[in-house]
Amino acid sequence: MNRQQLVEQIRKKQTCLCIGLDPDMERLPSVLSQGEEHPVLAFHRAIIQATAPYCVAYKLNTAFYEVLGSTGWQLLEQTLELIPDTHFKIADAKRGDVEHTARQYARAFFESLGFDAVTVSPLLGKDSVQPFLDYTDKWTILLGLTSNAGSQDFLQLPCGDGYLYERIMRQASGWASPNQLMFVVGATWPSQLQQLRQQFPDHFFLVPGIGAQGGDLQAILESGQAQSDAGLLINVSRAILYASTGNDFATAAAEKAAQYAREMAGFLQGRK
Ligand SMILES: O=c1ccn([C@@H]2O[C@H](COP(=O)(O)O)[C@@H](O)[C@H]2O)c(=O)[nH]1
Repeated sequence: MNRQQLVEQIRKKQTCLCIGLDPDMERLPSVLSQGEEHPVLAFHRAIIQATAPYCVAYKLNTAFYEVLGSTGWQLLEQTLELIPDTHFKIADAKRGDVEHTARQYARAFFESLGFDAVTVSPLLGKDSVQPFLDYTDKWTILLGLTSNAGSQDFLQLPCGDGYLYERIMRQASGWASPNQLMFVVGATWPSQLQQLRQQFPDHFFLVPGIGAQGGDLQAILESGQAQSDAGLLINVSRAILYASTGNDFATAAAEKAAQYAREMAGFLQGRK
Protein backbone atom coordinates (compact mmCIF):
# COMPACT_ATOMS: atom_id res chain seq x y z
CA MET A 1 0.00 0.00 0.00
CA ASN A 2 1.53 3.33 -1.02
CA ARG A 3 1.30 6.66 0.81
CA GLN A 4 -1.58 7.94 -1.27
CA GLN A 5 -3.62 4.80 -0.61
CA LEU A 6 -2.83 4.91 3.11
CA VAL A 7 -3.75 8.59 3.38
CA GLU A 8 -6.96 7.92 1.45
CA GLN A 9 -7.96 5.27 3.98
CA ILE A 10 -7.19 7.63 6.87
CA ARG A 11 -9.28 10.40 5.30
CA LYS A 12 -12.13 8.13 4.34
CA LYS A 13 -12.41 6.51 7.76
CA GLN A 14 -11.29 9.58 9.75
CA THR A 15 -9.01 7.47 11.88
CA CYS A 16 -5.29 6.77 12.07
CA LEU A 17 -5.70 3.90 14.49
CA CYS A 18 -3.40 0.91 14.11
CA ILE A 19 -4.36 -2.12 16.18
CA GLY A 20 -1.57 -4.30 17.50
CA LEU A 21 -2.31 -8.01 17.16
CA ASP A 22 -0.09 -9.23 20.00
CA PRO A 23 -1.71 -12.49 21.12
CA ASP A 24 -0.75 -13.38 24.68
CA MET A 25 -1.79 -16.99 25.35
CA GLU A 26 -2.22 -16.22 29.03
CA ARG A 27 -4.74 -13.46 28.34
CA LEU A 28 -6.89 -15.05 25.66
CA PRO A 29 -10.57 -15.46 26.57
CA SER A 30 -11.11 -18.98 27.92
CA VAL A 31 -14.15 -19.46 25.70
CA LEU A 32 -11.79 -19.80 22.72
CA SER A 33 -10.03 -22.91 24.03
CA GLN A 34 -13.24 -24.89 23.53
CA GLY A 35 -13.37 -24.52 19.74
CA GLU A 36 -11.68 -26.57 16.99
CA GLU A 37 -9.64 -23.66 15.63
CA HIS A 38 -6.39 -22.58 17.32
CA PRO A 39 -7.44 -20.04 20.03
CA VAL A 40 -5.14 -17.36 18.57
CA LEU A 41 -6.74 -17.63 15.15
CA ALA A 42 -10.27 -17.64 16.56
CA PHE A 43 -9.31 -14.60 18.66
CA HIS A 44 -7.93 -12.72 15.66
CA ARG A 45 -10.86 -13.66 13.44
CA ALA A 46 -13.27 -12.14 15.98
CA ILE A 47 -11.07 -9.12 16.80
CA ILE A 48 -10.42 -8.21 13.16
CA GLN A 49 -14.06 -8.60 12.19
CA ALA A 50 -15.14 -6.39 15.10
CA THR A 51 -12.47 -3.68 14.83
CA ALA A 52 -11.74 -3.34 11.09
CA PRO A 53 -14.19 -0.41 10.65
CA TYR A 54 -12.31 1.66 13.24
CA CYS A 55 -8.70 1.26 12.13
CA VAL A 56 -6.56 1.59 9.02
CA ALA A 57 -3.70 -0.73 10.01
CA TYR A 58 -2.83 -3.84 11.98
CA LYS A 59 0.60 -4.36 13.50
CA LEU A 60 1.72 -7.90 14.25
CA ASN A 61 4.55 -8.05 16.75
CA THR A 62 6.41 -11.18 15.66
CA ALA A 63 7.57 -11.99 19.23
CA PHE A 64 4.04 -13.12 20.13
CA TYR A 65 4.09 -15.59 17.23
CA GLU A 66 7.74 -16.68 17.42
CA VAL A 67 7.19 -17.79 21.03
CA LEU A 68 4.79 -20.46 19.73
CA GLY A 69 7.43 -22.05 17.45
CA SER A 70 6.43 -23.37 14.03
CA THR A 71 2.73 -23.07 14.96
CA GLY A 72 3.35 -19.39 15.62
CA TRP A 73 4.69 -18.80 12.10
CA GLN A 74 1.63 -20.53 10.67
CA LEU A 75 -0.60 -18.36 12.85
CA LEU A 76 1.23 -15.26 11.61
CA GLU A 77 0.49 -16.24 8.01
CA GLN A 78 -3.10 -17.21 8.77
CA THR A 79 -3.69 -13.96 10.65
CA LEU A 80 -2.40 -11.96 7.68
CA GLU A 81 -4.98 -13.68 5.49
CA LEU A 82 -7.74 -12.47 7.81
CA ILE A 83 -6.78 -8.80 7.40
CA PRO A 84 -8.74 -7.01 4.65
CA ASP A 85 -6.73 -5.59 1.71
CA THR A 86 -7.91 -2.12 2.70
CA HIS A 87 -5.74 -2.28 5.84
CA PHE A 88 -2.02 -1.57 6.10
CA LYS A 89 -0.08 -4.56 7.46
CA ILE A 90 2.97 -3.97 9.66
CA ALA A 91 5.44 -6.61 10.85
CA ASP A 92 6.84 -5.29 14.10
CA ALA A 93 9.98 -7.39 13.94
CA LYS A 94 12.65 -4.79 14.76
CA ARG A 95 15.18 -6.46 12.52
CA GLY A 96 18.74 -5.22 12.07
CA ASP A 97 21.73 -7.13 10.74
CA VAL A 98 24.60 -6.98 8.27
CA GLU A 99 23.63 -6.49 4.65
CA HIS A 100 23.43 -10.03 3.29
CA THR A 101 21.40 -11.18 6.29
CA ALA A 102 19.21 -8.07 6.22
CA ARG A 103 18.38 -8.94 2.61
CA GLN A 104 16.95 -12.27 3.79
CA TYR A 105 14.86 -10.49 6.43
CA ALA A 106 13.54 -8.06 3.83
CA ARG A 107 12.62 -10.93 1.50
CA ALA A 108 10.98 -12.81 4.35
CA PHE A 109 8.70 -9.98 5.44
CA PHE A 110 7.99 -8.32 2.10
CA GLU A 111 7.98 -11.27 -0.33
CA SER A 112 7.31 -14.49 1.60
CA LEU A 113 4.86 -12.99 4.07
CA GLY A 114 3.60 -10.01 2.03
CA PHE A 115 3.65 -7.31 4.72
CA ASP A 116 3.38 -3.65 3.65
CA ALA A 117 5.92 -2.55 6.25
CA VAL A 118 8.50 -3.86 8.68
CA THR A 119 10.13 -2.22 11.70
CA VAL A 120 13.92 -2.05 11.48
CA SER A 121 16.67 -0.98 13.87
CA PRO A 122 18.88 1.68 12.25
CA LEU A 123 21.83 1.10 14.56
CA LEU A 124 23.85 -1.04 12.17
CA GLY A 125 23.82 1.82 9.66
CA LYS A 126 22.75 2.45 6.10
CA ASP A 127 24.05 -0.77 4.54
CA SER A 128 21.93 -2.79 6.97
CA VAL A 129 18.77 -0.84 6.13
CA GLN A 130 19.32 -0.61 2.37
CA PRO A 131 18.01 -4.15 1.62
CA PHE A 132 14.64 -3.08 3.06
CA LEU A 133 14.69 0.26 1.21
CA ASP A 134 15.36 -1.57 -2.06
CA TYR A 135 11.69 -2.53 -1.94
CA THR A 136 10.52 0.90 -3.06
CA ASP A 137 6.86 -0.15 -3.08
CA LYS A 138 7.09 -1.22 0.60
CA TRP A 139 7.69 0.70 3.83
CA THR A 140 10.66 0.58 6.16
CA ILE A 141 9.81 1.80 9.65
CA LEU A 142 12.96 2.78 11.51
CA LEU A 143 13.10 2.92 15.29
CA GLY A 144 13.47 6.61 16.07
CA LEU A 145 12.62 7.28 19.72
CA THR A 146 11.18 4.15 21.35
CA SER A 147 8.42 4.38 23.96
CA ASN A 148 10.19 2.56 26.80
CA ALA A 149 12.01 4.22 29.71
CA GLY A 150 15.23 2.56 28.51
CA SER A 151 15.27 4.86 25.46
CA GLN A 152 16.94 7.28 27.88
CA ASP A 153 19.93 4.93 28.24
CA PHE A 154 21.21 5.48 24.71
CA LEU A 155 18.74 7.12 22.31
CA GLN A 156 18.23 10.20 24.49
CA LEU A 157 21.91 10.79 25.16
CA PRO A 158 23.12 14.24 24.07
CA CYS A 159 24.76 14.10 20.66
CA GLY A 160 26.11 17.23 18.96
CA ASP A 161 23.50 19.97 19.20
CA GLY A 162 20.67 17.53 19.96
CA TYR A 163 20.13 13.94 21.00
CA LEU A 164 21.24 10.64 19.52
CA TYR A 165 17.74 9.75 18.26
CA GLU A 166 17.56 13.09 16.40
CA ARG A 167 20.95 12.53 14.83
CA ILE A 168 19.96 9.02 13.73
CA MET A 169 16.64 10.18 12.29
CA ARG A 170 18.20 13.17 10.53
CA GLN A 171 20.84 11.04 8.85
CA ALA A 172 18.42 8.20 8.02
CA SER A 173 15.89 10.60 6.52
CA GLY A 174 18.38 11.15 3.69
CA TRP A 175 18.38 7.46 2.79
CA ALA A 176 14.92 7.33 1.20
CA SER A 177 11.82 9.39 0.54
CA PRO A 178 9.06 9.88 3.15
CA ASN A 179 6.94 7.81 0.77
CA GLN A 180 8.71 4.65 1.88
CA LEU A 181 10.37 5.56 5.18
CA MET A 182 8.57 6.04 8.51
CA PHE A 183 9.84 6.42 12.05
CA VAL A 184 8.70 4.86 15.32
CA VAL A 185 8.21 7.60 17.92
CA GLY A 186 6.79 6.63 21.33
CA ALA A 187 3.60 8.30 22.58
CA THR A 188 5.24 8.39 26.00
CA TRP A 189 7.46 11.30 24.84
CA PRO A 190 4.94 13.95 23.69
CA SER A 191 7.22 16.99 23.84
CA GLN A 192 9.96 15.17 21.94
CA LEU A 193 7.36 14.06 19.38
CA GLN A 194 6.26 17.67 18.95
CA GLN A 195 9.82 18.74 18.22
CA LEU A 196 10.38 15.80 15.89
CA ARG A 197 7.30 16.77 13.92
CA GLN A 198 8.84 20.20 13.34
CA GLN A 199 12.09 18.62 12.17
CA PHE A 200 10.36 15.99 10.03
CA PRO A 201 7.20 17.65 8.68
CA ASP A 202 6.56 15.03 5.97
CA HIS A 203 7.35 11.67 7.53
CA PHE A 204 4.78 9.28 8.86
CA PHE A 205 5.33 8.43 12.53
CA LEU A 206 4.22 5.06 13.88
CA VAL A 207 3.33 5.89 17.47
CA PRO A 208 3.09 3.08 20.04
CA GLY A 209 2.49 3.69 23.74
CA ILE A 210 -1.19 4.67 23.95
CA GLY A 211 -3.30 2.63 26.36
CA ALA A 212 -1.32 0.21 28.55
CA GLN A 213 1.83 2.39 28.45
CA GLY A 214 -0.07 5.53 29.45
CA GLY A 215 0.65 7.84 26.47
CA ASP A 216 -1.57 10.90 26.04
CA LEU A 217 -3.59 10.56 22.83
CA GLN A 218 -4.76 14.19 22.76
CA ALA A 219 -1.20 15.48 23.06
CA ILE A 220 -0.04 13.26 20.21
CA LEU A 221 -2.92 14.26 17.96
CA GLU A 222 -2.40 17.95 18.70
CA SER A 223 1.27 18.03 17.87
CA GLY A 224 1.98 14.96 15.76
CA GLN A 225 0.21 15.50 12.47
CA ALA A 226 2.26 16.03 9.34
CA GLN A 227 2.02 19.23 7.33
CA SER A 228 1.10 17.61 4.03
CA ASP A 229 -1.28 14.90 5.20
CA ALA A 230 -2.20 12.83 8.26
CA GLY A 231 1.29 11.46 8.94
CA LEU A 232 0.38 9.43 12.00
CA LEU A 233 -0.36 5.80 12.66
CA ILE A 234 -1.23 5.49 16.32
CA ASN A 235 -0.88 1.97 17.66
CA VAL A 236 -2.89 0.45 20.50
CA SER A 237 -2.48 -3.24 21.33
CA ARG A 238 -3.38 -4.48 24.85
CA ALA A 239 -5.94 -1.78 25.68
CA ILE A 240 -8.06 -2.95 22.74
CA LEU A 241 -7.26 -6.68 22.57
CA TYR A 242 -7.90 -7.30 26.24
CA ALA A 243 -10.62 -4.72 26.89
CA SER A 244 -12.52 -7.76 28.18
CA THR A 245 -11.42 -11.37 28.56
CA GLY A 246 -14.99 -12.57 28.95
CA ASN A 247 -17.28 -13.88 26.20
CA ASP A 248 -17.90 -10.27 25.15
CA PHE A 249 -14.20 -9.73 24.24
CA ALA A 250 -14.85 -8.81 20.59
CA THR A 251 -17.63 -6.32 21.39
CA ALA A 252 -15.50 -4.77 24.12
CA ALA A 253 -12.55 -4.47 21.71
CA ALA A 254 -14.78 -2.85 19.08
CA GLU A 255 -16.12 -0.35 21.63
CA LYS A 256 -12.62 0.57 22.74
CA ALA A 257 -11.41 0.89 19.13
CA ALA A 258 -14.44 3.03 18.26
CA GLN A 259 -13.68 5.28 21.24
CA TYR A 260 -10.09 5.85 20.05
CA ALA A 261 -11.31 6.37 16.49
CA ARG A 262 -13.82 9.01 17.63
CA GLU A 263 -11.08 10.95 19.42
CA MET A 264 -8.94 10.81 16.29
CA ALA A 265 -11.80 11.90 14.04
CA GLY A 266 -12.11 15.13 16.02
CA PHE A 267 -8.58 16.04 14.97
CA LEU A 268 -8.57 14.65 11.46
CA GLN A 269 -11.79 16.35 10.31
CA GLY A 270 -11.23 19.17 7.90
CA ARG A 271 -7.59 18.32 7.26
CA LYS A 272 -6.31 18.27 3.70
O1 LIG B 1 8.94 1.94 20.94
C1 LIG B 1 8.19 0.97 20.81
C2 LIG B 1 8.24 0.14 19.71
C3 LIG B 1 7.34 -0.87 19.63
N1 LIG B 1 6.42 -1.10 20.59
C4 LIG B 1 5.46 -2.22 20.39
O2 LIG B 1 4.15 -1.68 20.22
C5 LIG B 1 3.19 -2.49 20.89
C6 LIG B 1 2.61 -1.69 22.04
O3 LIG B 1 1.71 -2.48 22.78
P1 LIG B 1 0.68 -1.86 23.88
O4 LIG B 1 0.00 -3.07 24.41
O5 LIG B 1 -0.26 -0.93 23.16
O6 LIG B 1 1.50 -1.17 24.90
C7 LIG B 1 3.95 -3.74 21.34
O7 LIG B 1 3.92 -4.66 20.28
C8 LIG B 1 5.36 -3.22 21.54
O8 LIG B 1 6.34 -4.22 21.42
C9 LIG B 1 6.38 -0.28 21.67
O9 LIG B 1 5.53 -0.45 22.59
N2 LIG B 1 7.26 0.75 21.76
